[in-house]
Amino acid sequence: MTLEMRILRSDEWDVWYDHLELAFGGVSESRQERELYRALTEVERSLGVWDGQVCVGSAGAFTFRLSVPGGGLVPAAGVTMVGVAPTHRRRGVLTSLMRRQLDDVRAGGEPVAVLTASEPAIYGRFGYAVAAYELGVAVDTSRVALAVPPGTDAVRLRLADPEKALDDCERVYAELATRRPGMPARQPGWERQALLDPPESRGGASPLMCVVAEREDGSVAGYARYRVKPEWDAAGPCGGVEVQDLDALDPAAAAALWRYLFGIDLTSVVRARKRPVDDPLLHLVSDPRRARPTVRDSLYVRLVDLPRALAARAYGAPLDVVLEVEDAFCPWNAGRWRLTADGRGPVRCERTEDAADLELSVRELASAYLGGVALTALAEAGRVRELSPGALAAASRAFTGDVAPWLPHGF
Ligand SMILES: CC(=O)SCCNC(=O)CCNC(=O)[C@H](O)C(C)(C)COP(=O)(O)OP(=O)(O)OC[C@H]1O[C@@H](n2cnc3c(N)ncnc32)[C@H](O)[C@@H]1OP(=O)(O)O
Repeated sequence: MTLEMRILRSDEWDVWYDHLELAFGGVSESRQERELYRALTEVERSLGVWDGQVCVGSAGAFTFRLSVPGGGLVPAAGVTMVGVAPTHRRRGVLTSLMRRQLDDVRAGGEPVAVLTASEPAIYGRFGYAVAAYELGVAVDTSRVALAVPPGTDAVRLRLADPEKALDDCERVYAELATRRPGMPARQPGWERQALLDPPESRGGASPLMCVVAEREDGSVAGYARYRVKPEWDAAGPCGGVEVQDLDALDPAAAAALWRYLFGIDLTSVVRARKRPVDDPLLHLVSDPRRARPTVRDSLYVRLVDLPRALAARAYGAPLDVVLEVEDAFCPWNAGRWRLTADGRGPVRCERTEDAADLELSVRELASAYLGGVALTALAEAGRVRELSPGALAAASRAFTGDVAPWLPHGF
């Protein structure tokens, strides 16, 4: 069997995407979704593997800029659309796609690659590791009350057409992205993803709705996009509110939006997925257990150019540490690096011959990269080795952020 891997041509997109749908089980996406992803596909960054005329493998990348601790944005390849035909699995097609893609990302100068995994077991071998988790809630709003902060009553809420309110919502998103690591800065076209609302995917829920929160001076301080799913049982109405997004710039706006969603008549549950794990909602509710919180892995990070990636973020405490790094898949990252940050000048990450303080693989650094996974926790799992006493606690303090990293949407 001779397989050919090459960059996609635009006129091959439909065949390539049909292959991808088949790799994911053969259920077709809605027309709306397909057209959005056609528009968002960066063809020159899309790889296809062909067995004759048949597409049997795919991998794409979006050109993102990802927020990192300290508020900076790092160029990042958003790895996507990975699939291998059921007839061609477990013979190295994905491995060859990952090899080519990471080489291309490196050559293109992006220090980081990111993805969300269909299955967490797939990507570790290529150096990816989970750097952000997400929270899900299903709040029993018939039993759970909200304790709102001062100022909540002054927030004005108005229902708006999601399309018409988009510019206001996007301004809120852009400001939040400077505050929280893990958020992709919006690239042109991506704002449309939040408006996707194919009727065939609503599962009995309403069309997408938007509520905008305004301060007394009229400035927009937050918004929520949601659907209402009516349900009835013998005891009466028991519908649900399905929250797609809730972004707010201050505590009063966040509380006002949640209070509104909790209070929608004929509903008794508010469900939200893809929330930050430190969502303030957990501190507003009277009964966090009845919010039924769940946590799962969300954003996976791969450090492609280790020194540039580590130098692109800020650290929460002064740092001077020598890292002995293992990286089998991208050996240019392997070896000994001195990472220094004094909080004033630029962060430096340079090769050194000095004795190492910590020994770890590139995956542990990827996990810790956005500040959401502590090096001390990884050390307790035996995945970071401390070679000089005190180095672990100091490095862990510097890497860990005070805001949990968060990926608000899939890609
Ligand atoms: C970012 C995204 O787009 S995530 C979406 C990923 N795509 C999907 O989940 C669609 C359905 N699955 C598939 O298309 C394929 O099974 C893929 C892409 C996951 C794997 O493709 P393959 O070509 O079979 O992978 P390949 O043969 O290169 O396997 C490499 C290694 O990963 C392992 N592996 C592959 N898939 C999986 C999996 N789903 N779970 C665990 N291990 C896996 C293989 O066993 C192999 O291990 P080895 O090196 O120890 O032998």
